[in-house]
Amino acid sequence: MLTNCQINNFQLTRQIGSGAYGLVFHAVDVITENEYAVKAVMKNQAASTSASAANNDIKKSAVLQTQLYHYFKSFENRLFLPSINLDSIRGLGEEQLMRSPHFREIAMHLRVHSHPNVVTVHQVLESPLATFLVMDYYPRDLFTSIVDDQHFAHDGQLIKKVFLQLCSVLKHCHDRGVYHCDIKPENILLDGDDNAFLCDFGLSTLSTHLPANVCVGSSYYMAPERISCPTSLTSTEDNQGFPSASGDVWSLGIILINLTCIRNPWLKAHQLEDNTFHYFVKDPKVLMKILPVSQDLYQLLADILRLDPYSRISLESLMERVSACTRFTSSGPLSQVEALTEEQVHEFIIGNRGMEMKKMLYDYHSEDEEEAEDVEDDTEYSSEEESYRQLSSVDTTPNGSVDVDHVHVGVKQPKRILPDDFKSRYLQLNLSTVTNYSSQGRWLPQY
Ligand SMILES: Nc1ncnc2c1ncn2[C@@H]1O[C@H](COP(=O)(O)OP(=O)(O)OP(=O)(O)O)[C@@H](O)[C@H]1O
Repeated sequence: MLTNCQINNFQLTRQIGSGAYGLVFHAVDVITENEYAVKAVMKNQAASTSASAANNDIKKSAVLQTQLYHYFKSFENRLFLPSINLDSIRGLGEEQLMRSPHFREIAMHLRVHSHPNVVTVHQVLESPLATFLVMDYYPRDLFTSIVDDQHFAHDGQLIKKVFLQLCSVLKHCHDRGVYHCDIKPENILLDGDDNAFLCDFGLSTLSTHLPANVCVGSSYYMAPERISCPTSLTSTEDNQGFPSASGDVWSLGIILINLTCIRNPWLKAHQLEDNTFHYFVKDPKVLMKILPVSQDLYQLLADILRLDPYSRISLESLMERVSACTRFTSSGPLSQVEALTEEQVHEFIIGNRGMEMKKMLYDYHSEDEEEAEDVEDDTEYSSEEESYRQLSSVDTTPNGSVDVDHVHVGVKQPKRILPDDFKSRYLQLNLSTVTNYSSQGRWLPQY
């Protein structure tokens, strides 16, 4: 019902996803005709993290749809919104994020954004109802690709490529203190060359430890200490809980089973409520009875899916073992897989080269590379394009209002031609938008 709505130069064409606080749309840039995904992250969020809240989430997303529908309608289906400087969001501290929780997901995403396997964010557009995240559009997600397309069923090298990329991006997140907490195939997108891209940082946290039974994530992929912590397990001495990083590693183990067996081992890692998991806890070898896994893969899975989060395999070892694995299944096309050479591993994990390229393209300075700040922009722009370009990047203050006095030159845009009608309306409205939004906390378009 929100098709034919437009935000700045992005024409929404169809809805492609929905969650508790957000709706995701496919969009086309009316100027360049490039495709994008636009995620509306709603403001006024109340905390809800568990998979058991799924029904509630469906209701919430219907409410969001209706709110957005009326919002667009009141502006004749065309919104003209200021964009927020990405660095200013990434730099928001814990206290500021508590005051503006809708920025948390975006801030987490931007903190790890320099990795080539994180979904690329182009712009963040601000409105009183929702913040809109403009991202690259990827046509497939890993779930559809595994289950509907059976894309990995015959190709062990492809499984290794995607899995190694996932390990690499997760390691990058953990090294920067970001723990995703919702690793599942639906949150992994694929491009035309089968490169994997991590999205949806909505449940991610900076906490190195999470309390037992915290229930964060999606049931199939959630580690046992988050659902039904065995009494035999003790958390850290000061009782801070269990390491968040190990929870992400557990989810990766389930994804490895998805990729190789096109199955989930259990509905949830709860010993009392799930029989299969109950038997697995008694004897992990049950995995070889219920899944077509080889001895090699079984041994690897046993090291990933350890009940004790402290003894789970590290991401580095996991990458080495997957690269070296020569049999994923006991029979069939995945029963013989070639071990990867160092060159192949390097090729699969785009690595530092990819990160540098991404930084150069989008000119984001990462937390440890401040010198990127001084990169000179030598592109020639017409005066109108220059004002358009500067307006497309406006600072936000910690309380979420827009700071018009502090205008940054943002993402380096290729030189492009703006249609006359579009240009005049856009520039004018954007100016008034910013002024009115800043002074009154409400956006008043002027036609
Ligand atoms: N950049 C993108 N390109 C293509 N599809 C996308 C993109 N981002 C998200 N999607 C699709 O939209 C779905 C929902 O996105 P996302 O997980 O970010 O939203 P969410 O509101 O947090 O949803 P949930 O609560 O189900 O996790 C994804 O599973 C994916 O299918």
